[in-house]
Amino acid sequence: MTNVLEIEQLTKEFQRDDVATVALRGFSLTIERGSFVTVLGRSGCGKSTMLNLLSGLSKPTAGRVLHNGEPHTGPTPDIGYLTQSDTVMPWRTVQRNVEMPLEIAGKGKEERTAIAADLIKRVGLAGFEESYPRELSGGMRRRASLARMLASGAETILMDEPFGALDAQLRHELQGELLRLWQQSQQTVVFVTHDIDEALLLGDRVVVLGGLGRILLDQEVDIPRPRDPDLTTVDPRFIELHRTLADALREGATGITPVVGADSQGGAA
Ligand SMILES: Nc1ncnc2c1ncn2[C@@H]1O[C@H](COP(=O)(O)OP(=O)(O)OP(=O)(O)O)[C@@H](O)[C@H]1O
Repeated sequence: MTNVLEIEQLTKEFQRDDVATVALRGFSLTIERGSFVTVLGRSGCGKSTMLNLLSGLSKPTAGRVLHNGEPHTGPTPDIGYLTQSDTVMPWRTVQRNVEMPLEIAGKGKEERTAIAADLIKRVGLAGFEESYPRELSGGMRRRASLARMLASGAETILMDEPFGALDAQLRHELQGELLRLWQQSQQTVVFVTHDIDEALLLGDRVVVLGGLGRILLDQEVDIPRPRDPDLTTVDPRFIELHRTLADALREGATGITPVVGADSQGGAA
């Protein structure tokens, strides 16, 4: 398999006045085409900062990201990004929100309508096609954002805790739909989560991050698919991997705080 993303020594430092905050330091990772990689880490360890850099929305202080072998210099339609905040347009209905990337891609009305209707159904929003975002719950807006991002058909998808705010039942349904869509496509997914079970249910591989994006563990998930969410607490391999990931997270709990200082290059403050 070839690598779709090559992340080389990424460092991100935020500067305000004389104070620099380091959120990510020397982060390197390669991601194979067509794989599903989950990134697990505690709050503040730099996961969103890393996704922002991979998407091209944010520029690194040092290091670079190669997408299909090319250094990427800004956002590109080849990379879809579902951020933590809602990205739906308040003035468009759900249907017209989901159709938006298809409009941009120049698809005809009939094709747009069909693709959007299918995705809206898959994310459990059938019947809400003509609703505006203000008429939806937070979780429904999140699902509309997800459908819109999937409609873009981007070859690489970045997702920042997309199901965190949903109830357990809906989360399992959407995890299943996402896996079905991924298995039918050649897409590569980088999926950030706090949740160990979610990381294990979805990932071919789980990358556990500690403070400043330090990689604590890069674990292959050798559990055959489909993986049953009801087995996470009974299947011996699930339990074993869960323990391994929990141990890694615990080990990395120190040093989550970003480095802040006038000169941030010198190590932990
Ligand atoms: N724009 C910014 N300016 C200054 N510091 C920032 C900025 N964005 C992030 N940081 C710092 O970088 C650290 C990492 O933030 P980031 O949002 O990447 O963490 P995270 O792992 O995604 O957290 P969470 O799981 O809570 O979303 C944070 O502790 C924060 O202090």
